[in-house]
Amino acid sequence: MTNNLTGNRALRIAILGSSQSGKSAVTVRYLTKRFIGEYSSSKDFFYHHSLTVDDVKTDVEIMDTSSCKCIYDHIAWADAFVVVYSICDKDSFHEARQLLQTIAMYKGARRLPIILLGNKRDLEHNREVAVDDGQELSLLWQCQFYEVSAAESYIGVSLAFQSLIREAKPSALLKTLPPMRRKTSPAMIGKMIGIVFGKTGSKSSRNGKKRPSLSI
Ligand SMILES: Nc1nc2c(ncn2[C@@H]2O[C@H](COP(=O)(O)OP(=O)(O)OP(=O)(O)O)[C@@H](O)[C@H]2O)c(=O)[nH]1
Repeated sequence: MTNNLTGNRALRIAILGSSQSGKSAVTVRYLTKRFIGEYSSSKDFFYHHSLTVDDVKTDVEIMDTSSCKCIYDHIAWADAFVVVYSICDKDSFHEARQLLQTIAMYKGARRLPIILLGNKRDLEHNREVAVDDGQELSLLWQCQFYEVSAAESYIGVSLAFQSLIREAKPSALLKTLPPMRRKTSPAMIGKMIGIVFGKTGSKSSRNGKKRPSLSI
């Protein structure tokens, strides 16, 4: 049986980061499994992607943002974020830190589905940002952290996106569920929790809470 877990609206993911950090390369690698060297950087690119989460079809909209557009519009639009920097560019890492602050400020301090992505890991000889720096920043903002190379591998990029979609789904779903009626019975609440976290067998997650397993 398949239906769309997030109601009629697709899960919206914004790819943010400084110019030349690899936003487009990461996005295209995830969607096509291929690496393309050069991309136009003057506008936002929208992609619609469908995947399966626990036998349920999930629609995702991915916005590969251009650095010249208004960041607030992008933040307001998205449910989840991939914040990209290049491990060979310290300035792009500072930009990523600034973006995490802006997202938290604009969306309220509550924990948001965000992946901090250190890209161009294949250029180790030009590294300017230590792995620890990325880990420290992700701890500070309570977000997930991955180092990847869009040029070299699909797997790392795919795992990062899968992990973000898994984390984003319950909150996105809660946004589209009907507003709670005052007289919501305990049975109704149990049913809604069952929808959000899935009834099928599930893997325990980092904080011990039950989470549905994810298959792409
Ligand atoms: N070696 C290496 N180069 C990469 C990698 N990812 C992207 N690049 C290169 O970095 C440059 C910028 O990549 P883009 O994906 O266009 O970066 P962007 O963040 O979309 O840049 P703007 O469009 O200017 O915002 C291109 O020359 C890519 O080929 C990577 O993982 N490794």
